[in-house]
Amino acid sequence: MSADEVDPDELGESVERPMVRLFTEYGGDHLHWFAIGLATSMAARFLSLVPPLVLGVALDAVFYSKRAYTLPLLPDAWIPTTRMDQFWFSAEIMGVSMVLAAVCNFARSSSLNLFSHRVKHEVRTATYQWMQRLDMTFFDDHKTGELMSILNNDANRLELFLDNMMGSAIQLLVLIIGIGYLLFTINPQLALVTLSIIPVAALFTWWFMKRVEAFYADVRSSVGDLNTRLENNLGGIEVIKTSGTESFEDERVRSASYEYFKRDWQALRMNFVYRPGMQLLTSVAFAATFVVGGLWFLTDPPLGFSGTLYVGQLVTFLLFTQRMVEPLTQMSEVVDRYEDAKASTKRIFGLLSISPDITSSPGAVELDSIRGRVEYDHVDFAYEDGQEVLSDVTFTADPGETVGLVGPTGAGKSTICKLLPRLYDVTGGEIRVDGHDVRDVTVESLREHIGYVGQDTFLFDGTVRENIAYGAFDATDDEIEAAAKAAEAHEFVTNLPDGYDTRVGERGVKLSGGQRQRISIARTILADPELLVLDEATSAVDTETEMLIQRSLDRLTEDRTTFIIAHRLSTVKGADTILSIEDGRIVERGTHERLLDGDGLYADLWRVQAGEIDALSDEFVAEATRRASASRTSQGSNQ
Ligand SMILES: Nc1ncnc2c1ncn2[C@@H]1O[C@H](COP(=O)(O)OP(=O)(O)OP(=O)(O)O)[C@@H](O)[C@H]1O
Repeated sequence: MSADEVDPDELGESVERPMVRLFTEYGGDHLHWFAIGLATSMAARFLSLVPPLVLGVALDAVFYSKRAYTLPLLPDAWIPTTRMDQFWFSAEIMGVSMVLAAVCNFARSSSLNLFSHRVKHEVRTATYQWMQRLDMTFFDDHKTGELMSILNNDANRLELFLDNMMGSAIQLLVLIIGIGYLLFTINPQLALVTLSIIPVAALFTWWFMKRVEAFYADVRSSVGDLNTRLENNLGGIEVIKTSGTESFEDERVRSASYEYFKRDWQALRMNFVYRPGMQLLTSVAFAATFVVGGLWFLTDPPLGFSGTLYVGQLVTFLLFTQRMVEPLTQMSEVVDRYEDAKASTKRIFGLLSISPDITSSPGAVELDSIRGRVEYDHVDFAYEDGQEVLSDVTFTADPGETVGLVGPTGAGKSTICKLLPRLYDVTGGEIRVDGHDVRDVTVESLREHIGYVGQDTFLFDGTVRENIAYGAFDATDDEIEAAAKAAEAHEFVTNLPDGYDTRVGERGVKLSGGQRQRISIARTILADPELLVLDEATSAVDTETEMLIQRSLDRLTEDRTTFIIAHRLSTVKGADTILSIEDGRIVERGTHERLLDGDGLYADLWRVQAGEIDALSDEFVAEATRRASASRTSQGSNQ
């Protein structure tokens, strides 16, 4: 399945046996912890059954002397013969079983928790690694909050189920088998009465599971929507404040949150029926055992039963029935968490079943060192919506040349550059680097040679030093400083409170736009790539700083092939070739002087920037008006 037009939720629906896959694919290396958890869990439950059993036997054999002292699974030879010894023996067995149960419970929680945390860690890491390699089209189509919710909430839900609930489910099973076995050993007829609720409870639980399954899938997807909304709003807090749209956003968050509440409530409501229902069932078992056992003890065996029932046996029955109450009612939580975890696992596997289209093809060659010749050969391109954005783009940049791309907004300049490192693949024609089609070399080796300073200069939360050295992790402090100097960043960095060790904040919020751009340029200078793309790299700096950066960029671009996108035409004035792009096509090409002489789009744009509005051609003004109204229409339709 490719990264476009796919939704982890929808894909998740077709994932078969998600929980089995979770265990085999991610739990495999840690199964020993699971096995220890399983064994100690069972042991703890078995041990918890010992005191009521011994109490019943002690009542009948030690206190009332009604029957012989025997215990299931224990050889008679081990049992003392005097009543006093039997009394102390009973006390010892109860004491030891209680202590052992506590030890087993400790081992159970530790090992199951370790298992669940390891699985969570593996799932989260694998999901992130996979997601990170998906195509840009996937990220264009999926909201950050939705993806964060898979990485965080879904992974946490798995852990919750695997540690506590998995243990509870196992314990319940052991308890029912253990109690069933012991009750049948003591009195099979009365055992039928007590255990008659088990099939009813199983049917009730099955009904409940079917009902809540659908609800949980809805809950997960509405959490994703809510997260997306919250994340979007926090990211755009400045816009919200400056637009005074707090009330509007209050309403949007309220509605996303209400949707989540509604779905969650639907699932919870089912619980409100299930839990008391289970409690009622165990109470029925208790009452039936008490009535049938009581009548049996006081009069003749009821319901056609035969034999003798001792008071101690009845007490053991009643205590065992009581023991079932808590785990049985907890069953709802187990099922609940199971459904929750299953929905999360499905979403995770849904995501993992999406595969990137942009990968290194089989037989792709490593692009070791390059000279830097770039050819765009009749390149066409359309994004996911299928609308053609680039059409028949053909040009060549020789090693060391600088190509300037200019043109109105939305013309396709950034798209042309994004095709070079294969952020997207061409839909027609081809792009070659040193004669190799970019699709025939490994993606990693291709990208290693390309430095990209984009419009949105993104800095990672960390220090200035870490951000400059991002990608060149073993750079020395001197190299980092030299790169910062070349990007005209050194001076402002040394004026920051902690110099190069100043933390830049999330996305670099503690720095100005121009400062962020300079750090980003320093990062590229340090990486020293053979091919360079500067997409509006100096748009956020003032003219004076631009002049300074320009000097260093001139040095940087001198001996490497460079693509410069700039609205400020002075930035591309010195380029070897300037391409004017309009509606996805190259409409003219040449040097600054030649294009001015040509008196076309470039010359008009130049006049706009020089303030010579009166000298603009009528054609250009008409086109600019058309473009502006088209962009207003599309903005309007987006709202
Ligand atoms: N990820 C995307 N998905 C769909 N369409 C896109 C995407 N990115 C850009 N576009 C569309 O492709 C066209 C070209 O966009 P591009 O960013 O290449 O233009 P540009 O010339 O660089 O504009 P600007 O100067 O404003 O940066 C526009 O119509 C834009 O709406």
